[in-house]
Amino acid sequence: MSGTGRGGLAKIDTRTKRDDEEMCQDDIATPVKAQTIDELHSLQIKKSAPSTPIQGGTAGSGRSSFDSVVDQDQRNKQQLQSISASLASLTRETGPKVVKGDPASTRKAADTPKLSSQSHHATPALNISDSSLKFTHILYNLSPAELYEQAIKYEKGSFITSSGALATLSGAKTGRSPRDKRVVKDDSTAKELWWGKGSPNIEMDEQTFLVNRERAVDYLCSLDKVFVNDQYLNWDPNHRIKVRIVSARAYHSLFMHNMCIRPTPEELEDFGTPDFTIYNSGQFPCNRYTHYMTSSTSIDINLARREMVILGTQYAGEMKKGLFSLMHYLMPKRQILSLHSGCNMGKDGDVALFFGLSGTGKTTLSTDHNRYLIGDDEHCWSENGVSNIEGGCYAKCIDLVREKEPDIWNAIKFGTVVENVVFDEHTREVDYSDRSVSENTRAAYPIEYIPNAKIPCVGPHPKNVILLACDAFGVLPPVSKLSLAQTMYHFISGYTALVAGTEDGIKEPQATFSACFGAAFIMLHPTKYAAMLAEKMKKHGATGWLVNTGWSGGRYGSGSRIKLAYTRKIIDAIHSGSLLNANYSTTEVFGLEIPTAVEGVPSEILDPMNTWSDKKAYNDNLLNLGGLFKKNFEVFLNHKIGTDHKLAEEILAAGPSF
Ligand SMILES: Nc1ncnc2c1ncn2[C@@H]1O[C@H](COP(=O)(O)OP(=O)(O)OP(=O)(O)O)[C@@H](O)[C@H]1O
Ligand SMILES: O=C([O-])CC(=O)C(=O)O
Ligand SMILES: [Ca+2]
Ligand SMILES: [Mn+2]
Repeated sequence: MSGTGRGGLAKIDTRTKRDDEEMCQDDIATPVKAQTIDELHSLQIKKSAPSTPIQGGTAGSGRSSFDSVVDQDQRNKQQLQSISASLASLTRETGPKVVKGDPASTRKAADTPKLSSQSHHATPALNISDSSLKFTHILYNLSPAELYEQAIKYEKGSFITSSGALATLSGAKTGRSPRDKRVVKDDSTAKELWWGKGSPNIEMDEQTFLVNRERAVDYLCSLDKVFVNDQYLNWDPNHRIKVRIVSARAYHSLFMHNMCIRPTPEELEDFGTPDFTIYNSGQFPCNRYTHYMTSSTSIDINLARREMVILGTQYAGEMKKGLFSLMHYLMPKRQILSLHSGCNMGKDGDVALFFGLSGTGKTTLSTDHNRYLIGDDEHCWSENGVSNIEGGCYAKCIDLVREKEPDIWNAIKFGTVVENVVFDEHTREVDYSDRSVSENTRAAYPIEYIPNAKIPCVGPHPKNVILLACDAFGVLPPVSKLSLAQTMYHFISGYTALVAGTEDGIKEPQATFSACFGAAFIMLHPTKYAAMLAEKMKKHGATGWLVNTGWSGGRYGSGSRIKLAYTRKIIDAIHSGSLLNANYSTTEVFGLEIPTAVEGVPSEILDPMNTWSDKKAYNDNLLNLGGLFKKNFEVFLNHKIGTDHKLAEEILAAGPSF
């Protein structure tokens, strides 16, 4: 039967000529060197340069390759020891067995369990427990690509969007939980910090902190793997803070990779001991039988131990804002003012600060195509000028549209984390108008994703200090020029009024007063920060402005939010200096100086009274808001504001009067 095919037909002989003679060869590649698919995969991944390079081990240093291998091992060992110490239980064995690398990976990295079992602290034989028998794999400063893979493989709700961003779910909490934030009150913090009415610092004792810390550390050490980020805060090289973030989710690791300053491989080599450590065990609740606990969420800061513990919330903003609280404690000790503000700089080096509560426009307005972005949310003002605390931005993305905010839109690409957004199941295109998961949808991206980012993120002393308020009562003018005393009055007041949800018909605007436009994050009494701001503004000749990014033509429900395009024109006129030279008139009640014209803005909206058809309603709302300001300010009446007593009196007089 040879030579015959299945149907009895003669087989076509393809071997009449030699294959390589005349066959059409469009495959010019040489065959793969691998014999199996696993071998093929092993070829796919090239060993990267060590993330902790050899100290002084440049080419020609005369060291043999054997020396450098030893050094590399030593460094790995030191690093693992440091991480093991960070994760040490305080009541059981001194440190968990840690090993670098993904437990799921079949590749054997240089750090085998043998090396790390030498590096972990000896476990007292009597104290042995199951937890001391296992290894905790450490995923150390992974790259965004590696974190994407971890998230997509292991974390529900992680997807790649059509623009390449990583969509994640933050779980039950889609915003911060300020009522669950606790600070350890010990002898020194009892004296130093602001406690009591209005203060964000809810006390807990050292013992309770340790109970929660142990709970968080035990949870992390019970996992097969944890993520460790070693990064920096503050672009001012003289006041840089080293932070370590230990977390259980790739989402958290990538978020902090984007939000903190990313060390270079050389800087990482010298990282040493962190100044502050976060234990994020957000998936695991706190124990409600624990003293002080009022819910299953607890965010605990211990300044003496330089540690923060997170239990019961996976909202990543807790880490960002927890570190901001830390800076509000550390920086004033060094005569540096920490600020909840955005910051940008013009071509001529003119710097502007944008203060405002959440959602008032710091990120939106500091991200300006015609100016250099220094940062969108957290800054320091020192003797040398301004510096950004962070290495990334955290933009609200509800109703984001490309035309209005092109730079933010374009920053949502590979590497960016988008939280709680809704997307098409097939195209993975995000629908930014969809509020099904949360109103507080967010994008966290490295600052260099904004084309005009100023790297390093530092600048000279500010020329303009812009206070943003989103006034849902519609009575504050779109822009007013402030005296120094008025700037201080409004800075200490920290007003905004937003409307919570938009679904169930009209809701009442809620006035919020948050001292220093960030009461949730300050550690000292507000007047301390206010006195520093006044001193700096005076010394450097900065002008204060109040910009209402909220309602016009009526309050929420009848009027509408001021067009972003108009607010941008107002901000342009502040930056250019043209608004300083405008003609001004003074408003009733708040005594604000309002310009009669701003280029590109309809003049009739500059005085809010003109935009209300019901003048009585306008007046009622104006007086109502003035009353709320007065009532709020009462708690500050008995406080000294700096040493300039004349200014202190002026500040008290700079509020609404009627
Ligand atoms: N006139 C306006 N000025 C500024 N923002 C506006 C205006 N109208 C609408 N918006 C919208 O308001 C939101 C402002 O949010 P933004 O992210 O800038 O807040 P933020 O001050 O940075 O708050 P957070 O501290 O929470 O990050 C954006 O979604 C923006 O599109
Ligand atoms: O912390 C957050 O979730 C976002 C933020 O910047 C703020 O609230 O000021
Ligand atoms: Ca922001
Ligand atoms: Mn903020």
